[in-house]
Amino acid sequence: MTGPGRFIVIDGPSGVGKTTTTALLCDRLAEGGWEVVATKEPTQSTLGSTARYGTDEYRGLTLACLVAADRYHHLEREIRPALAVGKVVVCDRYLATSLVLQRLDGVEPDFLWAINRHIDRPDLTVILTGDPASSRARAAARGIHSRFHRGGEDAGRTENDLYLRVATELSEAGFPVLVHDVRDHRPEQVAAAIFDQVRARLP
Ligand SMILES: Nc1ncnc2c1ncn2[C@@H]1O[C@H](COP(=O)(O)OP(=O)(O)O)[C@@H](O)[C@H]1O
Ligand SMILES: Cc1cn([C@H]2C[C@H](O)[C@@H](COP(=O)(O)OP(=O)(O)O)O2)c(=O)[nH]c1=O
Repeated sequence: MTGPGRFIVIDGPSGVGKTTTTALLCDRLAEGGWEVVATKEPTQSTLGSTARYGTDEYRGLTLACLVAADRYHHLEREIRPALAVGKVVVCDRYLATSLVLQRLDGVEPDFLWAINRHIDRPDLTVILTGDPASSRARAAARGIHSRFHRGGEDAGRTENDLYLRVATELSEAGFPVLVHDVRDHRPEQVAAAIFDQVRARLP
C-alpha cells in the first residue's frame, strides 16, 4: 500500500527510453487532471550523485548499499510525502535497476532483496525492453557516465535479458509488473500504451 496516491516505476536498460517515456507519461497524466511528480533514481541528493557518477570508484556491496540508502532517503523525503497527499509519483529507475546492475556487479540477489526489504512496493513497475543494439547506441549518443553502460551490444543484451528475468522475480514477489517491448515504436506510441495500463490503476 502506498497511501492515497499511486506509485508508478519505469525501469529498464540504459537508452531504452525510460526518461523520455516518463516525461511523456507525466504530460498525459497532468492533462488528465492528475497531480503528478516525476522523479528518478539515483536522486540528486549527495548520496544519489555519488552513486550516479561514482560507479568507477564504488562497486559491489558498497554501491548496492549506497543506492539502497539513496532509495530510502528518496522515499522519506519525496515519494511518501507526495503519495500521502494523493499525487501520482512516476519514478525513473527503482528496485529493478538494483536487481540487475548490482547483480552484474556480483552481489547476491538475497542480499539485494534484504537491503531493499523496507522500500515501498510500487502500484505498477513498467519494465521497458528493446533491441539492445539500438538502446546502447542511443545511450552512447547521449553520453555515458556509468561503468555499467560502457559495454557494447553484447553487454546490452545481457542487461536486457536480466531485466526480463527480474520482471519475473518481481512478479513472483507480488509486485505488479508490466513488461513492454518498445520495438521500433515512437516515444509517443510507447507512452500511449503505458498510459492505458497506468490509468487503469489510478483512482
Ligand atoms: N522510442 C524511441 N525511439 C527512438 N528514440 C528514442 C525512443 N525513446 C527514446 N529515444 C531517444 O533515445 C535516447 C535515450 O532515451 P532516454 O529516454 O534518455 O533513455 P533512458 O532514460 O532509458 O536511458 C534519447 O536521445 C531519446 O530521445
Ligand atoms: C538506481 C540505481 C542506479 N545505479 C547507478 C548505476 C547506473 O548506471 C546509474 C544510472 O545512472 P543514470 O544516469 O540514471 O543512467 P541512464 O541515464 O542510462 O538511465 O546509477 C545503480 O547501480 N543501482 C541502482 O539501483
